[in-house]
Amino acid sequence: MQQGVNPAAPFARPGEELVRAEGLTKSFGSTRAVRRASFSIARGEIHALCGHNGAGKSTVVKMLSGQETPDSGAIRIGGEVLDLRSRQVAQGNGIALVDQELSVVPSLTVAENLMLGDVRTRWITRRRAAGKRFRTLLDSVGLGHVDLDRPLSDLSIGERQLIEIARALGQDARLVILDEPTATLSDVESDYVYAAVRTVVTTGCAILFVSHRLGEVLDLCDNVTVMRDGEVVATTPVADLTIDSLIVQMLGELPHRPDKRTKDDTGDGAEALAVSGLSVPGRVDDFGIVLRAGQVCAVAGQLGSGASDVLRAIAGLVPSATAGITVDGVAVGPGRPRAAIRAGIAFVSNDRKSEGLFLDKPTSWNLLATRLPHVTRLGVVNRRVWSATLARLVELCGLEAARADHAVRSLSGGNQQKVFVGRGLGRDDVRVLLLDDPTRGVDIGGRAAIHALLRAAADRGVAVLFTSTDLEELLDLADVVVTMHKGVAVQRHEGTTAGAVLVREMTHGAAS
Ligand SMILES: Nc1ncnc2c1ncn2[C@@H]1O[C@H](COP(=O)(O)OP(=O)(O)OP(=O)(O)O)[C@@H](O)[C@H]1O
Repeated sequence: MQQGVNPAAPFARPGEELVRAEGLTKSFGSTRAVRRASFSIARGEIHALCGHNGAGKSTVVKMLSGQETPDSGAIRIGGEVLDLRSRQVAQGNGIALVDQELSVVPSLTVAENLMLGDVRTRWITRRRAAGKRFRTLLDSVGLGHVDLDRPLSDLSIGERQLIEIARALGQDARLVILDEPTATLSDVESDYVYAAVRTVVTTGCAILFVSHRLGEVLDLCDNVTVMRDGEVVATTPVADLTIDSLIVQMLGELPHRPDKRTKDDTGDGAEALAVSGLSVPGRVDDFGIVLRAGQVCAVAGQLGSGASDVLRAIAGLVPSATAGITVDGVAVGPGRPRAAIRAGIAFVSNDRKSEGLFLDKPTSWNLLATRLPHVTRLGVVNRRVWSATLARLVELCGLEAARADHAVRSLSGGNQQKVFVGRGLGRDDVRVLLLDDPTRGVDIGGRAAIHALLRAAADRGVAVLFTSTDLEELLDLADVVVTMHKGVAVQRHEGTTAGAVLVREMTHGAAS
């Protein structure tokens, strides 16, 4: 169903208009990233910006935050048309951006990070006076327990994200843009973000909340602007939306959900992976799992639960790990990534930028980088095999063939993730596929495509083991869920399990 443009939708929380985007348009070369996008945000409003991967959300955010100049259209703040030429100019006009890429500095302390970009606090001399204000800021994002003199490197990624939000809040912003603020956070940490957002808007500040997590959008936000293929489809009060109607606005239809297998379907596959006594000092204690060929299993735990460490250890990437690991009954020594690959273990990390993709190389190059022996003969690329393999991988990943020659950097974040995951899926010799949070930052359509890819891999007899903190994903995709809490496995669930049970185990461990 095609939704009409609805620029005049009523706000659920009436307030004076603060920001208005009027007909924003932006192209990159031949790609029209955003076309005539219009919407407005009121003071004290939490306004969501949603859309599929590549819909144009980040480009709108970049225009609002002064990182890109619109080709045409205008941005009004408090009724005045502003020329936001740079991030500093946008900041000076009260627009603060908390980016997906953290800009906090791990080698500095918490206080020093809060001072960065804070024009009111003179380094050192005002440190004492600023301390009180910083404590209030930390309290507002749920980090009241954190010492201002602690190095940031001591904090988890989730806590660093909250510091980044606190810093934006400290800049007296009128509009704070949060670009996927909870994509890397555990549920508990996400709750702090929601609480911080709710507190901030009571001061009259507005929030633009970019997110692929539709549940949180409906729970937290007042209005939702949906973009599709560069255009604004509608701005709708959340009270008038359901998850399904929001998905239809985003995609034009409901995505197909792959059938989840039942215990009986997968119970007779041969044992593909057996792990026993897996320990990583200080992080994981005595983890074990047996997976059959064709099973899709989730290790479900919050950030810091040890779930990621389990996958990395099985992939041979943790030198300090001890474990008994077999693939198809053959022992694989821990801490040896090459041995793991030879045994048929493939690993897709949760950090596509630092641990996987070559951003300035073409998509084709990235997809085929791990398959050079297959597409070359005596060091020379076999063009026919290269093209055929590429076509298969592009289709497998659900990417546009025409974009295969473009640098990965120019793809949207979600499409980059599809390249990253698809590359891991393309090997024929894979017996065990390990994926650390494979759909992070991926929209609902891309998520369904990745789930379908994983299910197809399982149907070919691959044992799939993934981590996730997302309840919907756990319930949709996994045949088996092993919950983890504080480094130990809590429970193994097969078949249908109540979501509430999984959440309780992930947040509190075993019931006493
Ligand atoms: N610097 C750039 N050069 C070329 N194309 C770009 C550039 N930035 C964005 N694009 C293209 O513009 C379109 C919109 O991208 P954008 O990143 O705004 O989407 P998005 O909705 O934020 O996606 P995601 O949810 O995946 O982050 C995409 O087709 C993208 O490939």
